[in-house]
Amino acid sequence: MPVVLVAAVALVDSDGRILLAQRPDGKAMAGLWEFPGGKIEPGETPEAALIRELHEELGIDVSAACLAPLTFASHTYETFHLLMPLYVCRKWTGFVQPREHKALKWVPSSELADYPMPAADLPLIPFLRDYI
Ligand SMILES: Nc1nc2c([nH]c(=O)n2[C@@H]2O[C@H](COP(=O)(O)OP(=O)(O)OP(=O)(O)O)[C@@H](O)[C@H]2O)c(=O)[nH]1
Ligand SMILES: [Mg+2]
Repeated sequence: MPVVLVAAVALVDSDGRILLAQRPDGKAMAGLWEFPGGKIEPGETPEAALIRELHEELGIDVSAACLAPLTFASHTYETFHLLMPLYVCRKWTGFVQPREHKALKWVPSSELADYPMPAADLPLIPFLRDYI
């Protein structure tokens, strides 16, 4: 079973809300709410992957210095094992826009559990509630 490396981020706005992004129709886990990010390419650092993905997915620019490691997810799906570091970021330039997702939503940490998320993400929620 392959181990798939994915970098993800909790973007936090000035009100302490976290950005969730809804996976588009036609992709695996369509309709579920996830943290922005994506697969780390061979030879790429997790930070570089996130900087690239945040630009592609949301149209924002982030610097590696503003990506703080928080925790990680390690979860076995049917066909692969996901290893996903989760960063926190409070500083970026540009305006968040849904370039690849179905919808975006700023969610108070106390309400994260109301959004259906991929199974790997569920253990991350208490970390965010405690951190924010
Ligand atoms: N970005 C992200 N991916 C997650 C999360 N939770 C989770 O299980 N995943 C899984 O990790 C993998 C990331 O894939 P992705 O589709 O976002 O990858 P990507 O942005 O590079 O897209 P692409 O492969 O279509 O180019 C998917 O299998 C996805 O379901 C999450 O919170 N954020
Ligand atoms: Mg992605």
